[in-house]
Parts: sequence; C-alpha cells; structure tokens
Amino acid sequence: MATNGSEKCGWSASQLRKYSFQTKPISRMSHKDPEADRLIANGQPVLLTDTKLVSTALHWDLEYLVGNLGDGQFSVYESKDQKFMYFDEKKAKEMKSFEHPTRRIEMKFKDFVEKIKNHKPGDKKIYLQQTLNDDVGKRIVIDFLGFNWTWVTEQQKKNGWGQLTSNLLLIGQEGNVTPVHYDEQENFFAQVQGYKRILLFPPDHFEMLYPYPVHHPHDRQSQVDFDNPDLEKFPRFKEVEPIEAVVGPGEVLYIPMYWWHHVESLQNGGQTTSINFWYKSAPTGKIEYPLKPQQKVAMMRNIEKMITEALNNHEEVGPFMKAMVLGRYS
Ligand SMILES: CCC[C@@H](CC(=O)O)C(=O)C(=O)O
Ligand SMILES: [Zn+2]
Repeated sequence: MATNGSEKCGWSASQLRKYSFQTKPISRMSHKDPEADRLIANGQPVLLTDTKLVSTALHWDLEYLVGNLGDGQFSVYESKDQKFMYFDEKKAKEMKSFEHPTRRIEMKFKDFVEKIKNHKPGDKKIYLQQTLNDDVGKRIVIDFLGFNWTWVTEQQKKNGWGQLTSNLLLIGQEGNVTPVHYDEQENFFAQVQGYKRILLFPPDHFEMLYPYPVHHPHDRQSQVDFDNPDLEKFPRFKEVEPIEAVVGPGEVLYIPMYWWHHVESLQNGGQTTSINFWYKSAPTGKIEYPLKPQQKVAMMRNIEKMITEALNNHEEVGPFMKAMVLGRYS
C-alpha cells in the first residue's frame, strides 16, 4: 500500500514528473473515519485507504483479463507522446482546423495486450479506456458484482447524487498522462494495479487554468501545457496551488465534480489499471449565497453556450463579451 512516499510504499519520488509548482498532500484516511463522510458531503477530495470498493478486481492482471474480458471491441487511444488529452469527437467534426492529439482504435482485448507486450521505445503510446458493459466474461461479472456496492451506493444516496452513469476501465502504460481537466460528474476513482499520481486543483482555479472555449473539442481541458507553460498567454498559471496523492492498488480517491485533475501513471512503474465510478451530480437545491465556485463554473458554461448559440458564430463571442465587460465592469 502506498504510504507517505517512504521506502516501503511501492513507488519513489523519482518516478514523478517534475512541474513548475509546489503541491500539498491530499488527506488519506479510512472510509470509517467520520471525517471522510464529512469531506465527501462537502465536495472535498479525500483518499480512502480501505473501502474494498474493487477488492474483487485486484487480481485483474492482463493475463486474467485476456482470459475473461470476452471477445468484444475495446476503445484504445494512441498518442505520439505520453499525453492523452480528451476531445469531443462530435465537436471535432465541426472544427476542420482541429488537430487530433490522439487516435481512437477499436480492438479486441488480446490485440491490446499484444501491443503492450511488443511495445518498443519510439512506438506510439496506447491507453485503453472502455466503459465496462455486459458483454464481458462471467468471471468478470462475478468480480464486478463483488465490488463494495453497499458502501458506494450508500455514498450515492446520502449525498443525493444522481445515477451511476458508468464505470470506465482504464489500462495505461507507465508514464501515460491524462492532462488536467474537470468533469461534470462525481467520481470515485479506484486504483487496481500499479500507481498513479493525481494532482487536484479546486474549481476556483478556472481563472488560472484557462479552459478551452465550451464549443471547442477540448472543452473542460486546460490550455496550459504543464511541461512548458506559456506564462505570457496564461500569466495566472503561476498562482496554482494543487494538492496531490499517489494512489495504489485498493485505494480510492474521491474526485469531486468540477475539481480539475491531472493523472499520470508513474514512470518506470509498469502498466496501470484503474476503474472509475462516475455519478451524476445532486440536483441544485435552494440557491444559497455566497455561490459555490462550482455553481459559478456551471453559470459561466451556460452563459458561454447561450452567447455562442445566439451569435451563431464562434469568432464573435470574444468581442461580444469584451464589449460587455471592458471599461464597464473591468
Ligand atoms: C478518461 C478518464 C481518465 C481518468 C484519468 C486517468 O486515469 O488517466 C479521469 O480523468 C477520470 O477518471 O475522470
Ligand atoms: Zn476526469
């Protein structure tokens, strides 16, 4: 089990990518600690060390999965570097100039494993990201039914979350990076094999992480390249104050909706396997002031969508909003 980065935790600081900012640790605790439920209820991240959420999947190594995942197609992303930035395929179709950073290939699981095994330096990197569905083998179904649904469903209920929308199976190569972005769903991120370092930035970091426009295929993703930040274009990036944790097998990180997260499979750590649990958010209750940062992000998204739709021309959105603000509210 990963502890505080000390010798006996299965990873070392030398396996972490270097960035320009400092970080503070995410709280780690037992799911039985009342503080854990309080943090989750308040939309605060917490690393839970002992939920047994996916303990029946801890034996999911590639050999077992080849034998039991069935003969279906799996979405595998291919990248020319270690970054796997998500993009909306529908919005990409509408933006001819958009450069696809990754390519999605559908393949059988055994072919994915072959690619992993035969990978040579210089080959494109790959990352399997597939929603678990019911055309998996029966032993996977049994493992899935063995997840700690009692605990996670109790969390869903007492926090008033909506439905479980999906469980994404993620199998990545060492060093793979999912660049910083936010999701509009609550997420219990369960680590199954290997170690991932997760950086988290609160929702009010919107102004420091400069997300792409809502109509852009990279909506919800930051424009800032962590490996080479352009501080001319994104000056407030230097103010970021992330928290971080390395999650290991059996550990679960609660990633609250709208919290920005950057995820990296440790360098020289072998392949990693994770399963996430995405839940629709709780309906907005009575509006209370001051508004939460999450609510302000949701408002900004709705306003941006409305203006973009009403103007029916992406180029006009910036000048329109500048005309509203510059010299009047600024
Ligand atoms: C496609 C989802 C990737 C995942 C991060 C990672 O494990 O690389 C994530 O961002 C999430 O679970 O929300
Ligand atoms: Zn995410």
